[in-house]
Amino acid sequence: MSALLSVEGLRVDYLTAGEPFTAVRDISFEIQPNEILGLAGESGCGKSTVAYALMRLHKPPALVRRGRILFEGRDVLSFSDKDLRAWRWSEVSMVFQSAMNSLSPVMTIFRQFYDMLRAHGPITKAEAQDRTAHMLEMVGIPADRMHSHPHQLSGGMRQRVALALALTLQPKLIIMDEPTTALDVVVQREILQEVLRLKDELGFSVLFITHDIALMAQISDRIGIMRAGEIVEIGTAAQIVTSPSHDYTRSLWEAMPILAKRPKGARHAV
Ligand SMILES: Nc1ncnc2c1ncn2[C@@H]1O[C@H](COP(=O)(O)OP(=O)(O)OP(=O)(O)O)[C@@H](O)[C@H]1O
Repeated sequence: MSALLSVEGLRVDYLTAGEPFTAVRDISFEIQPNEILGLAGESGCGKSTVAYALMRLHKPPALVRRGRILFEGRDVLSFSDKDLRAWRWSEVSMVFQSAMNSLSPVMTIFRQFYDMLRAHGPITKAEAQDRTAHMLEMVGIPADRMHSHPHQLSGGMRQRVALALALTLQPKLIIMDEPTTALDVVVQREILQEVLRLKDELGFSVLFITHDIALMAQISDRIGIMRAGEIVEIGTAAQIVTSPSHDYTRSLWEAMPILAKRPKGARHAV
């Protein structure tokens, strides 16, 4: 099978006042069509830096120093701004930890769907309203909430809206950076179940980033373990759970609260 996304030898530095700081050093991995790849590791190990660099959303002082990012064989690092605008949302989209990072606080929900849809092709307002209603209902939000502003919704609802927005143009890959970390565990579980259901229905791949290795083991097909800017181990979720080969992975498991440890349930039993 040819990979949907292939990352080869990626290095990202932050150019700070002193020495450049290498946040991501020589990282390589692939994501297959319809696969959930988890990227786990302690705070500051470089997970978000990878996510932003993949979408070319990194900004100075971050600089991609080396490596290749291939999306269906196309070299993302050589995309023009026009290529990037067409590619984002339609082929790859991102859900951030806080929906307030994905959603504008000053615009209604509909306005944000409309702007995104219009940027990717001709669409009438009525068509955009139908599409928005459909997408909101798909993630369990009543369609009339499209006229609300994000702050009028609960945190869980906002995260569902961010997910609906990310899925609207049916991208092949969704990058989720701690998508449910700010939510309570019940809402977190509901949203992740929704992601799995939609993935089965629509067939997209996910790069799922979290520091919560137990949660990750429950929803990922494969898991990469990051430490200090490197992937120290990558394997199927079952391998990472039952026979981690790296001491650091073992220590991540040992750091888990006892009840969360080594979930026996199969994937999808979030
Ligand atoms: N703008 C910046 N300037 C300098 N260093 C930065 C900047 N942003 C991030 N870093 C550093 O890069 C490293 C990786 O950060 P990153 O946010 O990618 O980690 P992370 O694994 O996503 O952490 P978390 O789980 O806490 O979000 C950290 O040491 C961080 O301090």
